[in-house]
Amino acid sequence: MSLLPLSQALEQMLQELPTPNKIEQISLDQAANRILAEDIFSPINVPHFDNSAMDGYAVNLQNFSINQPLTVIGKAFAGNPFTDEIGEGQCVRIMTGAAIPKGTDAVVMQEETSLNNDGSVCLARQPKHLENIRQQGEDIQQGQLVLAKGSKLDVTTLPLLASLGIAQVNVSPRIKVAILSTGDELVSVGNPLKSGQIYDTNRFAVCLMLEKLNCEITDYGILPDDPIQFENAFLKAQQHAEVLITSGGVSVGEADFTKDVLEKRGQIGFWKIAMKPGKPFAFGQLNSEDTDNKTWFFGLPGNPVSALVTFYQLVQPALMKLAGCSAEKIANFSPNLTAYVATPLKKAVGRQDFQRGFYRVNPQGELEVKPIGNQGSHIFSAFNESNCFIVLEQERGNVAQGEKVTIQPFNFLLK
Ligand SMILES: Nc1nc2c(c(=O)[nH]1)N[C@H]1C(S)=C(S)[C@@H](COP(=O)(O)OP(=O)(O)OC[C@H]3O[C@@H](n4cnc5c(N)ncnc54)[C@H](O)[C@@H]3O)O[C@H]1N2
Ligand code: MOO
Repeated sequence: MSLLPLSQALEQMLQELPTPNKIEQISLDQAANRILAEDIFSPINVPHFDNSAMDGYAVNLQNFSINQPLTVIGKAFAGNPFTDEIGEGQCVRIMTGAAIPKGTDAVVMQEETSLNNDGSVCLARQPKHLENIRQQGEDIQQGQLVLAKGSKLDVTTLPLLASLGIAQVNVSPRIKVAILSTGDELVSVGNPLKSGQIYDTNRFAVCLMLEKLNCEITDYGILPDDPIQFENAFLKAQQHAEVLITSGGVSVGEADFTKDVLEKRGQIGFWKIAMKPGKPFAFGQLNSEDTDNKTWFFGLPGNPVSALVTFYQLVQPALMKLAGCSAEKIANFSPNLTAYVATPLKKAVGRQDFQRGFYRVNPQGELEVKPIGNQGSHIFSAFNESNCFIVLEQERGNVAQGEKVTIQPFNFLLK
């Protein structure tokens, strides 16, 4: 079977996966990391009213001359406005955030005034019209689109909604994901290792990344290399999960039956991608009577680096689509930059490489990247000192020092 280019795999997968068909209404304080399921239009102007940007004096430019001392007739505080009229030769003491008193059209900052013994104030210079006034609606106009459907609710967006007084939002439901690892050799952390056994790192990594993506996780644990148990896990996932993610057993060895079970209990979307690491990655769906509630399948390769790279490059955008993220956010889940390579890179033609690297701005002010550690798909430790993927095109061969390459800085999922 020929290998599918990653770009085609992504295109096919994102086309097949649906956007959410359910909506939940929740309060703002429960909405962190959820995906907005509606457009939000501002119910108010922000700022809500004209207010002062400085501590100083509010004046009416029409009713005094610059050399004339001004009589201070009152005070305006944030939350405690001055409500009287202002007359000829008068001004109002005003604090930052206080509403601009009626009839005034500039605020002179305190440092540009002098206070006379009789309590009157002299200005150091002629103020400009609307100086130091933050105008109503200057940030957001009432009725304006503030956040589009598909936006993530986070530290940059939730306080914005709070500033508009929005207490409830419609969001997409969290995705229900079942996970498991397969392999007779696998042992959960916390247990001693017997001969030939290794610790299950993949389920641990997958769980952490799913938590960051705010999924609802059901952990089926470790399954032995037994196709019957694997099939049973499929049947269970079909009932309870929207997504099943497995690791291991997707290659062609005698204990690798993921593909066969997927063929029997569902449909393969694609299997085997022209990427390194991650070649045997499998995507498909489990059989279901209910066409509105399908369970999607992602089979990660067993090698830990391959599992992590395929989750990042394929499962991450897939879950974003299922969660209702906008197409633009999905396309830019991990934007590319260009950097010079500081040391030569080994690369075989035929697969798109995702090497682990460290990028920095060099003393010449350019982006520069170097590979980290051994690039084998069993060398997990190299992730620790890496901060990006070095993305090398499928048809590219070895890369010489000083050549330009694409890099993908790790996003929040890994660091
Ligand atoms: N004849 C071929 N052999 C292999 C090919 C191939 O094309 N032809 N592809 C290789 C590639 S590339 C990869 S990647 C692996 C993937 O194989 P599987 O997905 O079937 O994974 P396993 O064979 O079950 O395990 C591979 C490796 O990873 C270790 N492993 C498995 N699960 C975990 C886990 N949860 N935590 C930590 N480590 C795990 C396992 O012990 C093996 O060492 O196949 C190549 N072979
Ligand atoms: O493609 Mo495999 O995932 O390199 O070891």
